[in-house]
Amino acid sequence: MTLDPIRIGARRSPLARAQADDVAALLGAAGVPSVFVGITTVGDVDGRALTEIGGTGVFTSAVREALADGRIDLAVHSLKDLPTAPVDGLVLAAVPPREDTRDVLVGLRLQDLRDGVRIGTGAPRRAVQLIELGHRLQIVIEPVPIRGNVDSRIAKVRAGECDAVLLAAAGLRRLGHLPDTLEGSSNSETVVNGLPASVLSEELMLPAPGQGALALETHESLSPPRANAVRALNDPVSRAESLAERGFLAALEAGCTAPVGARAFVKSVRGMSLDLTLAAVIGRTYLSNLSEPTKSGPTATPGLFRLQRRGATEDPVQFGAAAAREALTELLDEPVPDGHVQRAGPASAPNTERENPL
Ligand SMILES: NCc1[nH]cc(CCC(=O)O)c1CC(=O)O
Repeated sequence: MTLDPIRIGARRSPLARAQADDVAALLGAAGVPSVFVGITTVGDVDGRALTEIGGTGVFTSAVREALADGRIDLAVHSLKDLPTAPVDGLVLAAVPPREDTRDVLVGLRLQDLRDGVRIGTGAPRRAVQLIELGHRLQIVIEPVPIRGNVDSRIAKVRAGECDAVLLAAAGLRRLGHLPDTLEGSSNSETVVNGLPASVLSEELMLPAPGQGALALETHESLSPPRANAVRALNDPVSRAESLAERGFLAALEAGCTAPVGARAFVKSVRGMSLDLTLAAVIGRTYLSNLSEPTKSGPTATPGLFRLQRRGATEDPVQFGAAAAREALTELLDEPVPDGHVQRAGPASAPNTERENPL
């Protein structure tokens, strides 16, 4: 039996197109034909900073609508851009093998960072970790808010708007800007589009939850042969790691613009049980965004809260959520300078049941 082509929908940016083409190639290798349908999203037409546009799903809502309306069969998103709350009728059918999860400094190498350096990024997660990196190096690093697609951000370095930018290795690699040969956890030197660059280790810069992973989303009404063809692209390890990171984010009631980095690893698998590690950072500025009672509390506390956890679990989302609840308790119990009085806990219990289980 031959299938009608699967209609793959994604944003129209070059990276989204490259991601959709990667998925088309995976389907093609399995003998499944597909066609591309480009969809314009709010994030593509609104030039303001993402933290200003607000809301969730700036890059994903319009693609999800096309899926719900039956205009496409398969949505390809960057998992890190996909809100953690489930949408009725939509299923996370597959997370294919994940790309490099690290961030890359483009424009300067790590050892070339100097006092007063200006680094372009619109992501609070990157900004808070850059400031921390500056503390470690005993220099001032100034995050400069920028946005735009990968190529336009690199162009801002050439135009002198900033000294360097931070970008996801995954996006650079999918666009063919980063060699395939950089592996390992050390800070590797490289060249991106003729500019000096360093791939940053996770000790220096934890990625966004789900960074480097693709989310292949379908509607539950998709016919079984097509649904099976998509499900066959799932990589259980990539999925478990990404979902643990997203479970952490969801339980903080935070989205992709939060100052939160996380990286989970599946260390081993025993039947249904996964041995998982999770490393995470929460910028203390996060607390100022919690609902009212904290506003007068620890907002002035600078720096990063770091967390390491390891354990066996059958449910990566719950593992991540439990880590987040512990982190939140510790954060809110911290002694606060200036004699501020702190509340005992979040105003409402964080919702930990938002993510599809495996
Ligand atoms: N928010 C933009 C975005 N969404 C996904 C990627 C890169 C691919 C990925 O992380 O999976 C990027 C660009 C970047 O952060 O450099």
